[in-house]
Amino acid sequence: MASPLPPAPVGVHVRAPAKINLALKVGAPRPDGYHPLATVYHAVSLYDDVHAEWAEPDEFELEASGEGVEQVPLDDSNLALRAARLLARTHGGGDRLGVHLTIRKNIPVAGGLAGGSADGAAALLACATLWDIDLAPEVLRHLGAELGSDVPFSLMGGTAVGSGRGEDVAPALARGSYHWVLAFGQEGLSTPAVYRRFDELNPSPEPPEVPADLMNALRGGDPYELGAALVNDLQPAALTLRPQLRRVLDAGLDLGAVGAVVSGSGPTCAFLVEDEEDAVDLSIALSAEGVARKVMRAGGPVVGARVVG
Ligand SMILES: C[C@](O)(CO)[C@H](O)COP(=O)(O)OP(=O)(O)OC[C@H]1O[C@@H](n2ccc(N)nc2=O)[C@H](O)[C@@H]1O
Ligand SMILES: Nc1ncnc2c1ncn2[C@@H]1O[C@H](COP(=O)(O)OP(=O)(O)OP(=O)(O)O)[C@@H](O)[C@H]1O
Repeated sequence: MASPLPPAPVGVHVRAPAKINLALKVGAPRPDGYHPLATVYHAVSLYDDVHAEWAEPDEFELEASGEGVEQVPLDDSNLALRAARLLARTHGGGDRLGVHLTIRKNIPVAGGLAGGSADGAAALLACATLWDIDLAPEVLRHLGAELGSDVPFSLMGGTAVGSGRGEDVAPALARGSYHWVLAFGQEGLSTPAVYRRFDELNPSPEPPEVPADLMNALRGGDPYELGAALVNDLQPAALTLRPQLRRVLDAGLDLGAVGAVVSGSGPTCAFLVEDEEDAVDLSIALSAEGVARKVMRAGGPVVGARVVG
């Protein structure tokens, strides 16, 4: 007797990573209010998971659990729901599609780690897979850019140069893998508020350029060179809004990190260390200092949003 066919998949599971900005150079606001960026994104092994299952036609449902879930909006402003609706509207071919999305968060909300963008990217890929909509990666990234500036990178992953408002991404020539320790803040920081403070502190910034020393460090794969080249133009703005972050950065450097930087708009602080052993040591020592809500280890680069299983 022939063996029975495997059951049809009832859902799709996608995992998407957090990001750190190894470099974030910011220019003067454009007429549309966005800031021109020259950034180097780096995806790290801290992930949100999104499950997509069929729902009734035109039904778009969402539930969420995990880290910081009480701050995650469950209405139409959620980036995962927005992603599903955008895909259905633009590529649904007139079909009355529906989806039930479940987000499991590990990336802290408003942490400067692109957690919402990871969910948006994961939902785009999960829905495209569930609904059998075959899109080229660049088309998916183009859709992602409509959701937020960081979303195309959440789809791409790895280490990549971002330009425009951050949505224009291209893989960077980078060697090696890196060990990071992440220190989460007590409370999130609002990205628009940090950009506004940047404007106050920098009335006429230079046009942004990716720093040559950072690109050289990435080509060489040396953590010491990379540590010395980490740079974030938003860091002074984040520090004036959250002065206690100075103590966190200093503590990590005193305890042996080879580089320290506020990630994106903050308040997460990212510390680069030489190897896995140093990452364990630093995460234990930094936890004991009591300067951060939570301390975690992560590795990078990792791949962008991917279907799991
Ligand atoms: C700080 C970073 O995470 C660095 O990668 C990003 O620039 C933020 O990216 P994001 O959260 O995806 O941001 P978006 O959802 O596109 O925009 C949110 C808000 O951030 C500000 N914003 C964002 C990107 C940018 N290049 N200039 C800006 O001024 C704007 O006030 C905008 O209204
Ligand atoms: N799926 C989602 N998860 C978390 N926040 C979301 C989501 N969808 C929308 N939001 C909104 O986005 C805001 C920013 O959250 P997010 O976690 O993306 O910040 P972030 O990591 O600082 O972003 P970025 O690094 O891209 O600037 C939240 O305060 C919340 O109101």
